Amino acid sequence: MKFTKGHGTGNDFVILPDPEGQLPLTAELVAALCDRRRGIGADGVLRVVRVPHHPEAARLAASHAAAFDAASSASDAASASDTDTDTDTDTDADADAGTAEWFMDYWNADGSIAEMCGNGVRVFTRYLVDTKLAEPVDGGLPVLTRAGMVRALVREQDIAVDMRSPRLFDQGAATVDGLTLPGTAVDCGNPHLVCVLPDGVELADLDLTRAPGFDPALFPAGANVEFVTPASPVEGADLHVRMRVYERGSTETLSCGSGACAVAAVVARDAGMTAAVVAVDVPGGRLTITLDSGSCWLAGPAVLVAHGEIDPIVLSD
Ligand SMILES: N[C@@H](CCC[C@H](N)C(=O)O)C(=O)O
Repeated sequence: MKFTKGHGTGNDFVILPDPEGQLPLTAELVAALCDRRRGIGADGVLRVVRVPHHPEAARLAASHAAAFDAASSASDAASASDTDTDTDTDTDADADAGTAEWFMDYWNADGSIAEMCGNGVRVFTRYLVDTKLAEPVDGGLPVLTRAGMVRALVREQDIAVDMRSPRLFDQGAATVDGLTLPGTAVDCGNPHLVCVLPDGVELADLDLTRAPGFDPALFPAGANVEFVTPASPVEGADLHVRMRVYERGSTETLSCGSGACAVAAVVARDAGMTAAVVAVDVPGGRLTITLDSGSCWLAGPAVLVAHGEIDPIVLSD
């Protein structure tokens, strides 16, 4: 089985090329590949598969295309006085889902499946471009994920992806080491709980060797939990924070792209801003999030570090 290892600000992935969708990928195999002592080691797996060759992706693309057709007919029937720009934006993205060639089949290190992985999309795009499986048009490339289609932009220094606007949907709390830390629930395609630390609680002191607690009624499918603290101003950003994250289906990781977007949305709201550039320092580096009313661009480095081959049989020893 061929693989590539890559990372985005230290959030690392085993990339499995499977254009025709023939790899018998299971939760057990993913967990074995991600094992840092007995396998290759990673926070997750990115299977690279063409949309028509992955049944779930093909269904997603078809239903998004159908939804787009229905929405277009409805809006044709309605008058030109429709000013619901949010719906228009979603509909455009859904329409593009039908045209993305590649599906990012993302799996967490424990073998569970997640809807979205922001750093994953950036590393996935790096892989497609470097291996010439895809050529960006004007720097841009559509990628289908379980959370819908996203657009990646290949730039000189980094890869950016428009994650679309995070949705802040409730208030909650995380518990760490007996501390209860209030937070905001955010939907970035996948679930997040963003806790801005109160005065007197140091980011570095949090024990994230175990999963933080949260209200399962708020997050029936689990949550990624981010902890945030303000940092001193940096050039080029309106807001600057530091973040640590405990990822659902993994452990504490060095970075989480969707988590950084969730954090940016929360700190921008707290600052009373609807558009902002937010620098988010994670243990693995810096991510820059550019938010406005209709988009959320996540930017940072995306690096491929090794290519190899592994016999899955040795993983069961
Ligand atoms: N590290 C990722 C998020 C990966 C998925 C997450 N663990 C989940 O289960 O939702 C990112 O960069 O967004």
